[in-house]
Amino acid sequence: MRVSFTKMHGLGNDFVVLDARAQDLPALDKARAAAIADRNTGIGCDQLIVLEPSDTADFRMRIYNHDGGEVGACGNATRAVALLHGSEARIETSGGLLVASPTAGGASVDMGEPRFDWDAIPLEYPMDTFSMPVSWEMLADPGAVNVGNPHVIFFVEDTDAVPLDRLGPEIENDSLFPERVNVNVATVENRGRIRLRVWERGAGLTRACGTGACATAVHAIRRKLVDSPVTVALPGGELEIAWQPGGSIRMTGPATESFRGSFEWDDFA
Ligand SMILES: N[C@@H](CCC[C@H](N)C(=O)O)C(=O)O
Repeated sequence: MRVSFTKMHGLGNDFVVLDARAQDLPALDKARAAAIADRNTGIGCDQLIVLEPSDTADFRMRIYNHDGGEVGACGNATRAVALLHGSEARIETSGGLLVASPTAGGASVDMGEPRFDWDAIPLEYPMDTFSMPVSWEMLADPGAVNVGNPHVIFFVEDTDAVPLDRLGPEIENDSLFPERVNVNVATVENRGRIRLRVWERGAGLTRACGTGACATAVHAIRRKLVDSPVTVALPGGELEIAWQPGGSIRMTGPATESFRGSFEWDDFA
């Protein structure tokens, strides 16, 4: 059967969006999700996004990483599907309910409240997630935050000097993180700006990570290194993140529809 899709991105973090409300999509398993996301033999994307009907929100958004694994949150994709929706959208995800409002060329999203308890990240055993007594070579004293998905955040002098292509997968797959983890390396440039690179769980180095920007901004605000709102500068561009302790995170930034197309479902078994 032919399946229609919309190719989108948020600051270069790219998505294939399948709308299961407009077509009868067969069940999607890990192998097929990875085959569609494959940049050599598939359509190619960092994450595959499936929109479904919801009893509790305007629609449900399901998120599959490049490796085919289903996860709970995707900040950049949330802005992208809000752009598609065209008006304020309440979005059900397995990481919680999100509320997104389109802006000129993008969207502003209430990403919900961050969680900090060790078993909410989750970690393998109890630990202070504000200042974790662990290190990997030059990366030390991280924090951990769950923003619908798990993030570990390291502050460094120069993000570009970190061999993230080597240390990222090592940390992502460390047994300390039973659900694996997204790895953020950040440089605080001033009280209003953070530079960030992310090794994404299940996707590797991406041009941008919305939940990574949220988690990093929250951790920097907790450590009193920056004020709120703060600009987070990723390789693909900038996001504005606002958060006060006890409240929810607001992420604002661009989203882009690249093109629309279709493919033969059975081509990706
Ligand atoms: N790029 C996304 C994050 C997608 C999921 C993440 N890799 C995970 O596995 O939790 C974003 O913009 O947040």
